[in-house]
Amino acid sequence: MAGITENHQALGIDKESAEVNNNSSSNKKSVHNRLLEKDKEEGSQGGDMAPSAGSSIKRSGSRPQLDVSKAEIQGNVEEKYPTILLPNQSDDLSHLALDIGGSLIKLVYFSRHEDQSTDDKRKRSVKERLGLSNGNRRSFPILGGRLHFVKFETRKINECLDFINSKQLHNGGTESPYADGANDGNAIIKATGGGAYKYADLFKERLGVSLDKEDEMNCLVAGANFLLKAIRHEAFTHMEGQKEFVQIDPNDLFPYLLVNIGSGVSMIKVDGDGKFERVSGTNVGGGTYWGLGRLLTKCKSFDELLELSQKGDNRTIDMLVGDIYGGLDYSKIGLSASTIASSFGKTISEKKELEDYRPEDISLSLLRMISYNIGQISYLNALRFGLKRIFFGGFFIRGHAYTMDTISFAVQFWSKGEAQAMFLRHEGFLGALGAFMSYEKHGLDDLMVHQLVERFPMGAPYTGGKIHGPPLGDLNEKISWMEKFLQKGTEITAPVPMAPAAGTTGLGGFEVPLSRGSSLRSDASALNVGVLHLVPTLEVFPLLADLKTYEPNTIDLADPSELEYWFTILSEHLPDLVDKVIMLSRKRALQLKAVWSVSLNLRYILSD
Ligand SMILES: Nc1ncnc2c1ncn2[C@@H]1O[C@H](COP(=O)(O)OP(=O)(O)O)[C@@H](O)[C@H]1O
Ligand SMILES: CC(C)(COP(=O)(O)O)[C@@H](O)C(=O)NCCC(=O)O
Repeated sequence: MAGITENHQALGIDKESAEVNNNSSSNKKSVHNRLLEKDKEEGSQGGDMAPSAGSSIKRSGSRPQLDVSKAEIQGNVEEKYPTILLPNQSDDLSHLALDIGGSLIKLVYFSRHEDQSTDDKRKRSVKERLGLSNGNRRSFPILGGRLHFVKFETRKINECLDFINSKQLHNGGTESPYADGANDGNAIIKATGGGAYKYADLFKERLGVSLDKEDEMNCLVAGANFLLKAIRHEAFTHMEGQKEFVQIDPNDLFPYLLVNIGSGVSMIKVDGDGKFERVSGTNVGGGTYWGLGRLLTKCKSFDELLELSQKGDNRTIDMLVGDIYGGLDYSKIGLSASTIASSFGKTISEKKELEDYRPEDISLSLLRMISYNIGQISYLNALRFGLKRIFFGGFFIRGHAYTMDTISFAVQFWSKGEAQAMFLRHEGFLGALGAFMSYEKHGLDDLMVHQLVERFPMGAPYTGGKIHGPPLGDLNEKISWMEKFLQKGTEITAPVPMAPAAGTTGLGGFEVPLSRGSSLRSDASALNVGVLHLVPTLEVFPLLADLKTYEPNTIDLADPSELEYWFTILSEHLPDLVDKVIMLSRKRALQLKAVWSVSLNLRYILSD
C-alpha cells in the first residue's frame, strides 16, 4: 500500500524454547515427563494448561496479566482443544498505540503471535504431527512478541484506518476472539498528538474504538527515554557523512535536550523519567520544508522533494559571504567566503527569471536553511541550561544524511565542539512509543537492555520478500549478516557509513552539501528500523501446576550437574524424536540425528 512503511518480521521466541528456561526440580520433572511421555500427555494437556476459571495467573510487577474471569469455551465443546474465550482479558487488546501528528500518523503495535504465513503454518503442522505442539489452543500466554512500527500520511487517514481494520489491531489482532468487529464498542486505543483530538470521532465511527488521549510531550519523553535506555544502537552521531553509534549509559542519560522535529519543532529539557520541561520550540520545522518546498517546486511527495535536494547546488540560491565581499573571507569575524550569508538571498538577481531557478537547488537551500536553523536554536537552548547532549527526533530527519550533517554542523560550530547532536533510529516513533508505554500493564518500562533484540527487514526492501534474520546484537554482526544474506555489499543502508565527502570550511562556512548520496533510499531502508522483539527472560513457565511455589531461575549450563542432567534428557529423547521424524521423512530423520548428536557432543569439546 502506498505511503506505508511496515517492518514486519516473524521468528519470535517460540514457547518450546521458552519452556526449558526454568530450573526448579518440579519444573524439570514436568518438562522431562512431557518430553518422554508426550503421546500419553496429549489427552491431558488441556487440564494442565488452562487455569481454572475465576483464578488468574499472577505475574510480578507490571507484567501483563492473564485475566480468566468469565472464561468460557468457545465453539464446539466436543472439540479436542477448544478455544477458550477470555472476555476480560485486556492485555492483547492494548497492543496498539497511535501518534496522530500534523503530517504523519505513527503506529506502534505489539504482536504476540507468529505471522500466519504459509511457512509458519507448515512449521506448525509439522510440530503438531510430531506431537510437539499444543494444537490450536491459546490457553496460556504465548511468550515473547514483537513491536512493529508503521506510518501513514495524516492526509490519507483512511489508509491508516483500513490498515488497522485489516489487521484487527484495535481488537487484539486477527486471531483474537474480538476480531472482525466483535468488540462491544468499548475498545480503547492509546493515542497522542493533535489528531487524537481531531480524529477521535472518526475512529469511533469507522472502528468503534475510543481514543484515550495521552499528552504529546509526555509521550515524546517516555518514548525517547525508553529507546535510549533499552535499545542498543539507537543513538548515533552523523558528521560529514560518517555515522557512529553512541553507547548510552542508562545511568548517565540525564539531563539532555530532546528536539522533536515534526511538522513544528519542540525542544524539551529532560531530567528524568517523567521529569521534563518544554523549554522552546519553533514553527519553522518539517511542515515548513515540505509545505514551502511543495509551493516552490510543485513536488508531489516529501520524498520527491528530498530526492531533488540531492541533485541541487545551493550556491545558485543562497547568498554567500564571498558574494557580498567580492570573493573574500570575512575572517575577522570568523566567516569564510563560502559561508552562507543569507539563505535564498541570491534569488533577487535581476539577470534571472523566476523560472531560471532550478527546483533541485531550491529544495537543497530550503533543506539547509531549516536544518541549520533548528540546529542553531537547539544549541542555544542547550546552552541556556548547560546541556551537552542534544537528541533529535521527528520524521523531518528521515534518516537523511544531509539533514543530519547540517544539524550536526550547526551544533558543533556554534558550540565550538562542546555540544553534540545525536540522532535516533526510531526518530519518528517517539510519541507513538510513549503512548504505547502508557498502557498500565505492559510492563515495558522495566525492560532491560538485552530483553529487546532487533531483527532487520533485510530482504524486504530489495527483494520484496519476507526474510527473517537472527537476533543480532552487535552492529558489525548486523552488517555482515545483511551483506552475506543479500550479497548486496555497500547497498546495505544506514549502519554503513556514507562515503566521506569534502569537509566544511574551517571558518564556519558550509560549502557544498556533504552527504547527499546518489538516491534517496526506500522508506524502510532509510529509516532502517528493525522490528523489536521482546525476549522474555524470567517468564513464568506456563505448565506449572502451582505458581506460588515456583521460584524463577535460569539454567546455568556451566554447572556440570545441570549440564549432565539436561543433556541426558535430550540424549534419551533423541531416538524417540527420530522415530517421529522417520514417519515424515527418513532422510530428514537421519540428518536430524546427525546434527543433534554433533550438537550434544560439542559440549565435551567446549568444556575441554
Ligand atoms: N512521507 C512523508 N510525508 C510527509 N511528511 C514527511 C514524510 N516523511 C517525512 N516527512 C517529514 O516529517 C514531518 C512530520 O514529522 P512527524 O514527526 O511525523 O511530525 P507530526 O507529528 O507533526 O506529523 C513532515 O512535516 C515532513 O517534514
Ligand atoms: C504544536 C506541536 C507541539 C505539534 O506537534 P507536531 O505535530 O508538529 O509533532 C508542534 O508543532 C510545535 O511544537 N510547534 C512549534 C510551536 C512553537 O513553539 O512555536
